[in-house]
Amino acid sequence: MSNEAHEPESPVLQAVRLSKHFPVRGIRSKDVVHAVDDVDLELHRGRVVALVGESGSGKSTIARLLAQLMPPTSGTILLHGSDATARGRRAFRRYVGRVQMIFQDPFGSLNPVHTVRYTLTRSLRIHRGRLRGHELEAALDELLDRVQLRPTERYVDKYPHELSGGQRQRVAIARALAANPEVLLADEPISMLDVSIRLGILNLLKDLRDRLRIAILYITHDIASARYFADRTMVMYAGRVVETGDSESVTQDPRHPYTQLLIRSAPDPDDLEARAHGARGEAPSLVRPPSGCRFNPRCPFATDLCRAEVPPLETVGEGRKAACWGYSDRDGRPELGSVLEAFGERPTVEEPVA
Ligand SMILES: Nc1ncnc2c1ncn2[C@@H]1O[C@H](COP(=O)(O)OP(=O)(O)OP(=O)(O)O)[C@@H](O)[C@H]1O
Repeated sequence: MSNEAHEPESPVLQAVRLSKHFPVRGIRSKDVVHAVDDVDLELHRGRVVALVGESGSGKSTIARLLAQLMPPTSGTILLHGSDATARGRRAFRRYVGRVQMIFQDPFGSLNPVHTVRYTLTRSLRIHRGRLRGHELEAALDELLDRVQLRPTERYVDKYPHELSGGQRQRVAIARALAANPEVLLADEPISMLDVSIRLGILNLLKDLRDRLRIAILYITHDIASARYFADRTMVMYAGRVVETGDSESVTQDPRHPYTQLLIRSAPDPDDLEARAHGARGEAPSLVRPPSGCRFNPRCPFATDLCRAEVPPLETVGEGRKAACWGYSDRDGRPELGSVLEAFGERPTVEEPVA
């Protein structure tokens, strides 16, 4: 079967060979940080894609590139198949009306001196023109209702400090919805919230996906929540995508040795860091990334081929891809074995989110 069976519609937002290199500070330094290299990504209506990986793997940089908060070093962003590069303020504002971002910190992202009414009215006016009177009240009511802050009159005149973290994140989502966006870029939207309310926010985002058919990019450290929430999961390592596929397969039957390590280490990313460092040396420098596969210094199966050439993302099952020479027919390819044995077993978690 072709990919079309999985992705019946053409993508709303697409990144093609997206790269971002940041200059390293210092006089006459020509060094760059390879934050993102050659990433392809597609977001479809009514679907969630999760981007998972350790801290520093480039996830936030991808979100900021897709939001056009900074230009890519190379590569293209396409909105409904056309180059979306916004040149000038008006084009950027139009783009932001279609592609909205939700940030990790609901405490920092809402201005403490403004009420919910002010914040939402401002966003409505920017994106939908000058609403007044009944029309404005109805729009505010609808937005708060959509993010399940009910009865809406209890919340509309509140200041951020009068709301809980989860309620603030709902207001931030309502502010994004005021634009009627086609795409939401959600950068760790639950990681700063109390564990007990995380599921509620993910369920709200699921509701928006299903009812409004919004395309969502969900960035997370937590691969278990990706399984719960995302249709597809992309795993990043050191600025590159190493594995993609439907979330169930990627999390239950990971193919890339790095994904296997990530899953075996869930839910504690620090544990991953500690063990991987202990067992296999440092996380790679992004200024001088390892040649070939960037995971090779930590991979128990790496061969000379892995150290010499970057493995392409190759099909490893229906709708699935992995960037690992172990799945190729190249001479000198690694013999993949059990990552569990290589790194030491630890039970996986059954429950995705508390
Ligand atoms: N503005 C910048 N200038 C220089 N380097 C940057 C900049 N932004 C990010 N980086 C670097 O790019 C790399 C990728 O960072 P990014 O924030 O995208 O990773 P991440 O996977 O989102 O991590 P986290 O989960 O910690 O947010 C890191 O090495 C980071 O230090």
